[in-house]
Amino acid sequence: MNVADVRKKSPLVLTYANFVTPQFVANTINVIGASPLMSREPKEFEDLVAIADAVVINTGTLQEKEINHIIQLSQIAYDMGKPVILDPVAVSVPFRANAITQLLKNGHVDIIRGNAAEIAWFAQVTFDSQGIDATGDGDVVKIAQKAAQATGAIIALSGTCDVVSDGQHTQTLDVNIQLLSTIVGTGDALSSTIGAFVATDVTVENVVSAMATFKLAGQKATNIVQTPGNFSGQLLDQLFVIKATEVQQFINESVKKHD
Ligand SMILES: Nc1ncnc2c1ncn2[C@@H]1O[C@H](COP(=O)(O)OP(=O)(O)O)[C@@H](O)[C@H]1O
Ligand SMILES: Cc1ncsc1CCOP(=O)(O)O
Ligand SMILES: [Mg+2]
Repeated sequence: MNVADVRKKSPLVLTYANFVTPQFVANTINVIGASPLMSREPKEFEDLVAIADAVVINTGTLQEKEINHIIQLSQIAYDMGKPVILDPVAVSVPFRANAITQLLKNGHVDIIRGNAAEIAWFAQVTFDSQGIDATGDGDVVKIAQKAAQATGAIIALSGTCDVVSDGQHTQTLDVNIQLLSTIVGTGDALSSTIGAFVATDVTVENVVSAMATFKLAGQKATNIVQTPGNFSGQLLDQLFVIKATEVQQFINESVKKHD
């Protein structure tokens, strides 16, 4: 889907959110024309997944007792044919690595969206990080391709250069918008945005469409404001008004295919 399709369909995106950024994520989903809902209560997972169009699992503040909950949520989504997007925040930290290993083994994930260091963990490539942030350098195209082959999921690697790969087909969007990395929660918001864009079809194209919409909104916001506080609001405003035609032009000009 493109952003016009998202506004028409208004998919309900169910997010198992961390406790740091849910307000920003919910606003992002709302302004692009989709419908946000957050829950961490297993007793209502069946009912919520039944009405959801996509399920996003963010493990940013996961606790031990919740590991089984996210596995259960991913299985319910799989049984009901709803796409599952995983945001594996700081996955290389041992407790998180163990939780995600269990989720991949016993649950089901269609798309993994993370920064380069997070995606490198799935590819078993060393990549420097500091908590939630990727700080190292590496071949992000190879890392995304390897992670896709290792997990069977579509990989959405974000950063200066966004990379989307299913292991065979790979597309990149290399546009530097420094202010996007100054706001905590842009990664989480991007993961839930991807949920909205793949609600009808889990494809590399739909993931690229989501990432390009997000990045172009960021680029347009930097033409208006240059500081993080104002940028955060302006990013939401630009996502609210962005047109599918301008995103398509941005994709035509800036997305490269590596097949
Ligand atoms: N230096 C950068 N230049 C351009 N875009 C960036 C940069 N850093 C992050 N982004 C964008 O910010 C959003 C969040 O990505 P990222 O910061 O990688 O996630 P996370 O917050 O999970 O670490 C994505 O849309 C990504 O493309
Ligand atoms: C700071 C922090 N701590 C645990 S989750 C989280 C937010 C991560 O947000 P993002 O990955 O979108 O920057
Ligand atoms: Mg993140």
